Amino acid sequence: MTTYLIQNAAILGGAPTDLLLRDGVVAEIGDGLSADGAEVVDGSGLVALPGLVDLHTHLREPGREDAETVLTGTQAAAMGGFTAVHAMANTEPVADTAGVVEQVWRLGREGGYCDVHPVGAVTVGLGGQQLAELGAMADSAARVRVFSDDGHCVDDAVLMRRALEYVKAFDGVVAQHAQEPRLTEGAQMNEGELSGRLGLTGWPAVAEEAIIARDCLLAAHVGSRLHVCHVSTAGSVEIVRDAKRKGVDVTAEACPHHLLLTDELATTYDPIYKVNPPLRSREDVEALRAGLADGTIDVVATDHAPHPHEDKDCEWAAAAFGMLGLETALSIVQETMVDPGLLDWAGVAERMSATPARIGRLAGQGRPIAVGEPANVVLYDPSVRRTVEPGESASLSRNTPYAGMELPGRVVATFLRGRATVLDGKLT
Ligand SMILES: NC(=O)N[C@@H](CC(=O)O)C(=O)O
Ligand SMILES: [Zn+2]
Ligand SMILES: [Zn+2]
Repeated sequence: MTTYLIQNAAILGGAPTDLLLRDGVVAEIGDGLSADGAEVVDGSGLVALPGLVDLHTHLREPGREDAETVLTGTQAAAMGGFTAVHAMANTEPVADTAGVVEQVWRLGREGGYCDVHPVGAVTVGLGGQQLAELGAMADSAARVRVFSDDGHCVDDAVLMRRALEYVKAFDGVVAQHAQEPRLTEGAQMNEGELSGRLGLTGWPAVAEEAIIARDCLLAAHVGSRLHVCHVSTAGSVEIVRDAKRKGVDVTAEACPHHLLLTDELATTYDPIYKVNPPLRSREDVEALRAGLADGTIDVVATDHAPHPHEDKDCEWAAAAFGMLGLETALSIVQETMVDPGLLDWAGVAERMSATPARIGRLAGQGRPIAVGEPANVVLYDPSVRRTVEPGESASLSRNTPYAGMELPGRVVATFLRGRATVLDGKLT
């Protein structure tokens, strides 16, 4: 295995130093290091962060290998600086058995680009009727700790209560896609003056907030751990802030697109901007940024949701919900949080590596860059600007809302346990 000597990289944006990655771990950190036979990587001007961990990725395999496979999705993840992703359960078949989660986990291992931690479905077939075999998935080789019906809300309060109770046995967490189904029937975009003007069925903030409030109460009642997927409204941030103040064991994520884009983009009627939950108002975007800065929102998760051309290249109402996210996440976080001074690089590492790893109960991921720790490291150049070219994506899909947009920063290298998955900005 190649030994890498990274010279003059700024760990968490601090003073430049050298790092020696050998035998899968960070072997040495210090100035003027040398090592016989090591491959030298010039880290000048680069920020070294712990390998990123995504709590919310759609890899589409099994079932929709035309949109993404475990291999292509993990390649996109590596290009984005990730060393671990949680693969959502809304595949075909649904990841609701030990067999399916083990298959996805194994495909990740075989690919070797990024650790894949399958999320188990909460209910059989995401049907919302009957609890899936949570214990069997937890005990499987995939060691599932995060359970979600993402794409669907576990709206039955009794089922949600049972799931929260059940996962306590193995320190699991239920990740809720908070969407009250009756309030969002046929919903297409954020409910507001604009949805009325565009003639698209509105998706009220309260449809998200009502479920989050209920679930915080349920989690408190049964003394369990709740995670809220893709928080998108100012009201949701307020509810989570309040619940945390009261001691509820709740964590929340925000997605890069909700930190940058607003519902104004729906005026284009271009379904590239159609996502669940929908893009919201400028005030919501500001509240999410503030919540992420003060720790109310614990993590940035991509909700990378690849869709093939035919599912997006149609009229708005018929198009699929979702957008790509893995390869642009760090750039969007730089643009929306770091450059405006809301978060420093240590804060980014916390929200994109350490905390998501802790929520997923991952060992060996989200660890600090320190001697003896697994060599999961990303080298990032915050000083460059690049124009997003969908054709250059490692993903099988092209549905990025940032096409043609100039974004700051570029992932130069990603190391997974000391092996380079990305070097010189390219997959190895
Ligand atoms: N976010 C989306 O718009 N779509 C996701 C489902 C989801 O995350 O709810 C998908 O699977 O495509
Ligand atoms: Zn969702
Ligand atoms: Zn999702």
